[in-house]
Amino acid sequence: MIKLRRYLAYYKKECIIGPLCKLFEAILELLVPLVMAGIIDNGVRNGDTAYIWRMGGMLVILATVGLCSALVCQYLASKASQGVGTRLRRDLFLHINKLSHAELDKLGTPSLITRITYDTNQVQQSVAMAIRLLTRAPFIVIGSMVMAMTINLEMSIIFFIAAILIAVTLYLIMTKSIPIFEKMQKKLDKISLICRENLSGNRVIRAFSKQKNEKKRIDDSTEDLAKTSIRVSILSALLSPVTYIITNAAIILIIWFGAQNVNAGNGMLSGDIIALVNYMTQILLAMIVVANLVVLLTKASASAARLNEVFETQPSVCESTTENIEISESESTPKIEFDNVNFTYGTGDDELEDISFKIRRGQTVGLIGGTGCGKSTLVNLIPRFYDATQGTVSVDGRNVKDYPFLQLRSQIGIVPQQSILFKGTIRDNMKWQNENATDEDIIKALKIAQAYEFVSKLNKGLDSFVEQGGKNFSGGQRQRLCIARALTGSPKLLILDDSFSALDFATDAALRKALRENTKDMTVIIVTQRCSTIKNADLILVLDDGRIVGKGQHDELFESCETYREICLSQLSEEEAKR
Ligand SMILES: Nc1ncnc2c1ncn2[C@@H]1O[C@H](COP(=O)(O)OP(=O)(O)OP(=O)(O)O)[C@@H](O)[C@H]1O
Repeated sequence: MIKLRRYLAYYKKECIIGPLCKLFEAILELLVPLVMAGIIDNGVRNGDTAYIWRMGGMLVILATVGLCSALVCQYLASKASQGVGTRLRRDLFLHINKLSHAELDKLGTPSLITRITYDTNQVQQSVAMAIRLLTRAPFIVIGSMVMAMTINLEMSIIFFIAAILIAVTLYLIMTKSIPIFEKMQKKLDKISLICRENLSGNRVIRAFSKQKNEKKRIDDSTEDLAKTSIRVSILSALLSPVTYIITNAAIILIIWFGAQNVNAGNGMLSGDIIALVNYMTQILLAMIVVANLVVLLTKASASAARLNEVFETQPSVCESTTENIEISESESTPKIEFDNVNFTYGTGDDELEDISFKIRRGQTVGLIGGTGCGKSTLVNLIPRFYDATQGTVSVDGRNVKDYPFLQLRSQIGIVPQQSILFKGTIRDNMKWQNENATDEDIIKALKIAQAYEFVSKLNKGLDSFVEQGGKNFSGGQRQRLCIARALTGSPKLLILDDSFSALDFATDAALRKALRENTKDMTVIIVTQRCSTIKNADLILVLDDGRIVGKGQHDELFESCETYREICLSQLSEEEAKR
């Protein structure tokens, strides 16, 4: 929480004037029992109606001024808390966007969503409540005790004992509940993860008739959260009865000893007893507010710790410069070079081992291998989604680590394995890499990607609406639109990561032909499991269990590389493979 206080610096005025207004309201509130005592002891006892009216008027004035003061505080508290929440959310979002894939994998999407929404809200609410109540409640408690002392020093001992007992109760309950609140937040993350998986994988769940399993999963998690919430609620629920018992016992003592003092005639009046009872009630109400405030601040401090964890996470893949660097475009410099590259996700064995190869400018390269052998991992090292743990990856003769992100990534068109489109129009999506792309550029890219035929049949053509994730298009249509999006940017290097998997063989062939004819200067890397897709590539890299086991063209690999031969023969007859 302390680390997030920098956000309060933007709202210094609100953080100072707000609590001052509340303090002023508290002072007025503390005067009310004195006025009441005056009405009883002077007005009622002496039958002085004019005095009662005057003091009644005074009570109305106190209430009105107090209300205005509270309203000003409320306004300032809302302004500061909303402002802090907005800035916090924005900074968090910006910071998350700076993190590399390794950190995003570690923190996890559901947890990050809970942090941006729930945790930020907790902190935001705590700012509002702190401005409104953090100074007021303790002030009322201390003020009431001081006022009690001015009325009767001996009787004020009851106040001290009651206040200490309530404070100890609060402390004990809070120290027990804070760790439980932290656990609750983690359980909320888990529920968020299950909901996310369930909603995004809904079709698969229905297809496999797994609704019961999913229901059980969510039931178990929500039950687990409910049990923890109940534990903490029982603890918090103890707070009110205990404080009520202490305060009411104190009130009985005040009335008991007060009545004895009044009867003994040692200067104490019945109005004083009413004032003392009034102050004790104010202490009770203030303590209840403190208790609620402590619960809120406890939750907020657990949330703040989770937000700080994100802010303290630094990206492992960083830019060494933001200035464009000199690159070599000579024929002799390979477009891509991997030199003894090893890579691990940090959780175990190397996913890539001793990878070395060179790709010349303009070459079409096929990367083939069984599932999970590391193909996507390998191409992810080129745009620096991850950094090699050993060895170097170079583009145009320069280590990718020397590049500013923009210079490196703007020359690469990536079509990821999962075809992701964004809400908007087809035109909006096509302009992701090149904002200035004209309709002609877009149509050319759509034609190469074999997507123009279906786009031109849509009523609104390029202005057709794309729903979230592109769900109003089929898997194959989405893949072709993603390929067109990458091509619209006229990248120097095109990486197609299993991007033809949802295409039929005829479209796959037509697309490859169009790519060959229209992208002569482009270096293209095609990651695939289909050997027919890369049969004609200038260079084929065969990957097996994170190692390159074959390098060359189709014919030579078919003869010399056992793994490649096996892959080909699992998909084609020997004749087809040799054709
Ligand atoms: N984000 C990640 N964190 C940890 N391990 C990962 C991560 N992504 C992939 N892996 C692991 O790295 C290995 C290689 O995965 P990769 O996705 O590169 O394989 P692939 O050859 O592209 O597979 P496919 O053809 O099925 O897409 C796998 O064992 C996988 O479990």
